[in-house]
Amino acid sequence: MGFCALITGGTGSFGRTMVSRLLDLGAVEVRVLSRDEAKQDAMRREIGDDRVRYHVGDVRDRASVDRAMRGVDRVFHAAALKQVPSCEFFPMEAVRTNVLGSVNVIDSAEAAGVRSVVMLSTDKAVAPVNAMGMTKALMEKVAQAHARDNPGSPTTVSCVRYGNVMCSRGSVIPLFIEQIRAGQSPTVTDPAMTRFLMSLGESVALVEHAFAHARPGDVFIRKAAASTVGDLAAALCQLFGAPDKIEILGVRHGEKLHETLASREELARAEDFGEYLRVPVDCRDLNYALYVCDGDPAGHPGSDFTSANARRLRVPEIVEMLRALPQVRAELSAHEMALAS
Ligand SMILES: O=c1ccn([C@@H]2O[C@H](COP(=O)(O)OP(=O)(O)O[C@H]3O[C@H](CO)[C@H](O)[C@H](O)[C@H]3O)[C@@H](O)[C@H]2O)c(=O)[nH]1
Repeated sequence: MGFCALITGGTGSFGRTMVSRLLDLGAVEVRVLSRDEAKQDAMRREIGDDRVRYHVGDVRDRASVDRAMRGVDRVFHAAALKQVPSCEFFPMEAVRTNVLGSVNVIDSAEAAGVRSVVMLSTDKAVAPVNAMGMTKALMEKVAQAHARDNPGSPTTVSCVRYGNVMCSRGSVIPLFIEQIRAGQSPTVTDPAMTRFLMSLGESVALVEHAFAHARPGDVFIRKAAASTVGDLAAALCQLFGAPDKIEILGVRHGEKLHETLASREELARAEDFGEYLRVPVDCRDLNYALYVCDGDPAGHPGSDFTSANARRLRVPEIVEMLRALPQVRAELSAHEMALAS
């Protein structure tokens, strides 16, 4: 059945892929709410579909969110400050966009009677060490509080939590490719550092799953595999026929050696859906005794789900994953043409 969807932050790589997917799923209208008119214009030309409408606005500004929200059935909330360094330097800017902006989106969706809101989170929100992760963790808490405080609400708010989306704008894979193509060695922070790797298609599939199955306050997690950054660099060198040589930079400020997609406390109450985990909201009410006095006798056995103990991708498998990415294929053929000429 036809529906109207809103994507906040819709001009990023994730947002764009989501727009196409929602159109395929039968959306009669997909609205993109974002700040940058130039990016919207570029996207309008690229997509060329009248069903996509562009709203210039900012999730920090409730009135601009309200205007885009009228008549919407589904919201995918991807607008965020997501660069680790900028959030470290300007933590209150991260609070304004990632926390208060998310509150605006939820309140606006509730007021407009939206059916489902899916919010984009990150593994950096689990036991966070940087401001980006901390504000995303608070965003998740805000979504869960909405579920607890509004049991009869027609608006279901849930979150999807990811690791690194391969080839997203500004991420390490395009950087390594640029370095290799320029004849330089990839600059690796720490070869043993690990990250969960996912393709855009896999990430979008999780959002679809959340739209179809979420209960209020759920967090959905994809059980992703992980690789070391050293192996990722080696796979790219192999793919581009470059010598397997790296330059070591050292771990950057605000960066973890391994990421965590689900804490052991969450795993203790998570449901396993095969490819996905569903972590339900803790629905204890404001009866503080339940928080303070009544512990869980079962405790929290086991360990966190981290990029160190996840299934480890080896170089040949990473090569195949990279080869399947359209951006990498385009770079590869450009590289081969440049070498041939
Ligand atoms: O020159 C570089 C840059 C990065 N890295 C390493 O490559 C890995 C990935 O780095 P990215 O910059 O691609 O990604 P981050 O893990 O730092 O963070 C990214 O992924 C997150 C999800 O976990 C969020 O989406 C975030 O916004 C986004 O920047 C990290 O281990 C990093 O240390 C290098 O080795 N060399």
